[in-house]
Amino acid sequence: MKILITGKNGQLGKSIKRLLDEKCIDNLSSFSFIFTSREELNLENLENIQSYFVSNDIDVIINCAAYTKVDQAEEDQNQANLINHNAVRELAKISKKYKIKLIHISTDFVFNGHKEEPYTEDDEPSPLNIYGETKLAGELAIISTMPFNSIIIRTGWVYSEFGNNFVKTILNLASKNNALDIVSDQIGTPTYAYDLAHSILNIVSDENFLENEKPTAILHYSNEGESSWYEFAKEIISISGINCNLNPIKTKDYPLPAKRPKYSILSKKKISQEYSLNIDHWKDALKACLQNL
Ligand SMILES: NC(=O)C1=CN([C@@H]2O[C@H](COP(=O)(O)OP(=O)(O)OC[C@H]3O[C@@H](n4cnc5c(N)ncnc54)[C@H](OP(=O)(O)O)[C@@H]3O)[C@@H](O)[C@H]2O)C=CC1
Ligand SMILES: Cc1cn([C@H]2C[C@H](O)[C@@H](COP(=O)(O)OP(=O)(O)O[C@H]3O[C@@H](C)C(=O)[C@@H](O)[C@H]3O)O2)c(=O)[nH]c1=O
Repeated sequence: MKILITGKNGQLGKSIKRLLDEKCIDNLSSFSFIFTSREELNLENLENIQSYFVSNDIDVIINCAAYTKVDQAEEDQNQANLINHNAVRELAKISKKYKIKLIHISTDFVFNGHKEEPYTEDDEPSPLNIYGETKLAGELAIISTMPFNSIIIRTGWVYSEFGNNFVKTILNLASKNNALDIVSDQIGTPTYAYDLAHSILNIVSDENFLENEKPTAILHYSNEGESSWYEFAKEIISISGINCNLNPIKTKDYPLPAKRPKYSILSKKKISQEYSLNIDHWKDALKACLQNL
């Protein structure tokens, strides 16, 4: 069984690699893993994607590559659409043609944040920004192209030891400043990429996923609990023992090019039940990440 992981240098790609190197997941001995970077499989070029699969025999794709610069996407719509939508459609077409199972990662930013209770997979998406629009278009392309054999995992507020993320930004800013202003009126759940990686590999190694033709499904995943960015930053500072004052501020006082949802907590009921997952609280996951930094 050959598994292809795109986005090898991203947070999730690197977290999957770390988890495999630790060899702590059972049932993976018959699997081989190929990780591709932008140089090895550039998703900007649709012909390039096709030719990759002519010469490589793949059973499962885990698509961790994406255009993730939320503010930049407002100006760079074509590029965001190319990676998050067109390339995803191409991967879905190829997956259907070669009977490949496709696991694709999407985002809580497909929602507008008007709800006040956790978003389920049945809630209607209505993105507020270009990044969310292109990610939603990618989801819809998969659903229409391959009605079977794909899982779309929506997650949110991903951080890790790797790449750029809110945790590393706050550690950096807090070490250089006496005080930081952090928005306290956007509520979500931080997701440790290592925990997400664990859940993805549990799904991949599940017989039910590999052996059966199952209808394409959306699943929501994050750590447990809820937080504002301000509470998240407070916890980062407190665990790290950094001396820095944090001021809670409103989103309107931290203007950015892209709008963000006020509320984007995801209900994990479906994924936890279907794959018997035990999901850690975000504060415990954060401690684990900070120990590895
Ligand atoms: N980060 C977050 O907070 C969240 C992320 N997600 C989703 O989770 C998934 C993983 O995110 P995360 O690991 O954080 O993302 P990262 O931004 O850390 O990594 C994305 C990867 O995609 C690669 N990539 C970008 N463009 C191309 C291209 N044209 N061809 C090939 N590879 C390309 C990048 O390569 P390079 O290193 O060369 O730039 C990078 O390695 C994505 O689908 C994202 O939308 C969902 C919710 C929250
Ligand atoms: C650095 C900083 C950020 N903020 C705010 C701005 C913003 O509203 C919030 C988070 O900012 P960031 O730019 O780190 O994160 P952002 O780009 O909003 O993160 C999103 O990324 C994409 C890829 C997703 O899919 C989403 O789930 C989500 O994780 O924190 C402050 O208030 N003060 C600060 O000093």
